[in-house]
Amino acid sequence: MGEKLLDLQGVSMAFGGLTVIDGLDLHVDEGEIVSVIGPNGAGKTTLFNLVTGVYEPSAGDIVFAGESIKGLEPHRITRKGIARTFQTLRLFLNMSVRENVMAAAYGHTRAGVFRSMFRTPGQRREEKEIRELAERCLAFFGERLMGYRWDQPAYSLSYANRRRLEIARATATKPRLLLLDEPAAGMNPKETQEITELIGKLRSEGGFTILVIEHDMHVVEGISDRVVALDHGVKIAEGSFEDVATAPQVVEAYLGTGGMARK
Ligand SMILES: Nc1ncnc2c1ncn2[C@@H]1O[C@H](COP(=O)(O)OP(=O)(O)OP(=O)(O)O)[C@@H](O)[C@H]1O
Repeated sequence: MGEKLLDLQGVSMAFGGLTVIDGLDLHVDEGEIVSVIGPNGAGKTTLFNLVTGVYEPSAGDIVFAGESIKGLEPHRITRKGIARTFQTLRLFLNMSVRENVMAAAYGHTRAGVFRSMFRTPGQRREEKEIRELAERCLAFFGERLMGYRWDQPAYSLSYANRRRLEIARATATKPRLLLLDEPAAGMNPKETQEITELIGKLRSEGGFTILVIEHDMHVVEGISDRVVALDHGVKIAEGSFEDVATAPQVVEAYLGTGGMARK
């Protein structure tokens, strides 16, 4: 494990009078997998929105690879090497599986969608490269997203495969840091086990550093080097899965919210 890749320093976020993130210090080291847990409304999604530039913090700083990214537009932050998936999927359902990944990669290249409409030899070469990049990203998912599926429309995929496609799209921007928002949501136990293994592989073979929001404690236990628990925008525990899952303040935060999800 290496240096801090992402470093939130005293970050706060308020909407009107409501403070949703309060003086949060959180870091992710290069090569690390960190999970963020917390009951509904704890501020987890807001944390992702802050890191990806959807919101600018009311206070504090966000440093990525040694450089402040606070206040940068989301597309600039993507270019710096941060990509995310969403809790509610953002796929182009009428486009093919391959095109979905290519579209994510295009947004990241110099060409952009507009220039790529003019089919000069240079553009054709670039399109070929992007197509190959998309196929490499999809091949990462092995038999779950096999080649015969690449020409099928995204709407033909199962829910679990749509989530895999969403991850493939995120990797197509060649990020250093992947933010995964509830990757196991809606999956059955077998798929949940697979996604746990996949997240490990994204780090070991893909070389990504990963920050993940996850409600399923089996997944959190299976993937995390370190767990950070939030409640009402405040970090209430941090450490190994065992330490955080059994910390009295974490247990208390989950009481009355249906407890922690174990499938
Ligand atoms: N744009 C916004 N304007 C006002 N309030 C907001 C906004 N975004 C989030 N909030 C509030 O911030 C709090 C934290 O929301 P957030 O979505 O970050 O929680 P979460 O931990 O991701 O919850 P969940 O597990 O339900 O997704 C909630 O009280 C929410 O209503």
